[in-house]
Order: sequence, then structure tokens, then C-alpha cells
Amino acid sequence: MGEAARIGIVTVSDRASAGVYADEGGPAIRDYFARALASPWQAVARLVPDDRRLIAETLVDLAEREGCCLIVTTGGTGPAPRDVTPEATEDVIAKPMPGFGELMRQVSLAKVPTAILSRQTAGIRGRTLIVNLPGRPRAIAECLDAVMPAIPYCIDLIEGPYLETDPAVVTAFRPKK
Ligand SMILES: Nc1ncnc2c1ncn2[C@@H]1O[C@H](COP(=O)(O)OP(=O)(O)OP(=O)(O)O)[C@@H](O)[C@H]1O
Ligand SMILES: Nc1nc2c(c(=O)[nH]1)N[C@H]1C(S)=C(S)[C@@H](COP(=O)(O)O)O[C@H]1N2
Repeated sequence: MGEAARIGIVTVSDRASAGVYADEGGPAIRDYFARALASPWQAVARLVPDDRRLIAETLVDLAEREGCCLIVTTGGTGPAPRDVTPEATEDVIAKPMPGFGELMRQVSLAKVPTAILSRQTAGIRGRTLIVNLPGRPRAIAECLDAVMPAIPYCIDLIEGPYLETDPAVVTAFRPKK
């Protein structure tokens, strides 16, 4: 087995970063991967306010310096003036991956009519896949359940580590060669 895959977890929240409430989003993402992944991995977690430049710098740091193959953000995807996570993501990616946002909004709509208010997106920077999730902690598993089957193959295609999942939680789909 190779080295542990590094996964960046970024909570974007003015209030959680100021200590107004405890961050539940970051731990929920960590718990999700702890359940879903069967191969070795390591979390690299960050908590930042809704600041476009700071979010973009954090994403670049996790991709370039920390060597994360995957970065998942939570929060800041809505229409409010301070919600800029999709813009910060677009600032640092070379390739948009619009299917992620499309699918997550679609499955979220079955849970909550305000799913269309999330502008969540995804994209590739070098050998890193970046995926945005909404801020409500319950949105995390709702969204990751939908896109997780395609994430390991996406990471294969960008020459990242081989991620294996626990089929009792989620089955990774890899088209046969
Ligand atoms: N990281 C988090 N930890 C715990 N609860 C959260 C977190 N982010 C959001 N929430 C909850 O989800 C609700 C909706 O999120 P909202 O979009 O208002 O926050 P945000 O934009 O992600 O964060 P903020 O407004 O603090 O920058 C919040 O009222 C809060 O109860
Ligand atoms: N699966 C899921 N998607 C969801 C939600 C949710 O509770 N579950 N909340 C919605 C709401 S109320 C908003 S405002 C937007 C944006 O949330 P954010 O600004 O916290 O990222 O995500 C939407 N998408």
C-alpha cells in the first residue's frame, strides 16, 4: 500500500472561524471519509472566514504545499454578499467540473427546496480535485453520497493516489479498461 492520501477539509464560515459557534462542518467531512474510505488517508483541516483571497490562498496551500489530492470545502456557497467560496474556487482551478454541482443540487432538491440557492462548484488544479459543499452540516453526507462514487476515478485520471472505498458505505465506480 502506498502513502496515505491527503485530503484537505476547509470550513468557510465567518461565525465558526470567530468562535461564535463550534465548527461542525469540518468534523462531519472528516467523519464521512473515515467511514467511506478503506485505503490510508490523512486529513488536513482549515477553518477560514468568508474572504475570497483567504479561501483561494488556503486552497492553493492545500493543493501545492500540503499535496492534497482532494479538497472539500463547506460553506459560503449561497447568494449572501459574503458567500464567495465558488468564486475563490474558480480563482484557483484550471478545469471546471460542472457535473459535481449539477448532481449535488439535484439530489439536494429532494431534501430541501432551497437546494437551488447553493452555487457549489468543483474543479481541477494540477493533481487536486476541489469540491464545494453547502454550509449546513447535514448537507455534507447528502452531497458526498451523490458524488463519492465518481471521486476515486477522477483522482486516478489526475494521477493522484488510488483511493479505495468501503463498499458497505459507497462503491467507487471505475470503468473497465
Ligand atoms: N461550520 C459550521 N458548523 C456548524 N454549523 C454551521 C456551520 N456552517 C453553517 N452552519 C449552520 O448552518 C446554517 C446556515 O449556514 P449559513 O449559510 O448561514 O452559514 P455560512 O455562510 O456557512 O457561515 P457564516 O454565515 O458564519 O459565514 C447556520 O445558521 C448554522 O447554523
Ligand atoms: N443537501 C443540502 N443542500 C443544501 C442545503 C441543505 O440543507 N442540504 N441548504 C441549502 C441552503 S438553505 C443554502 S442557503 C445553500 C447555500 O448554503 P451555504 O451558503 O451555507 O453554502 O445551500 C443549499 N443546499
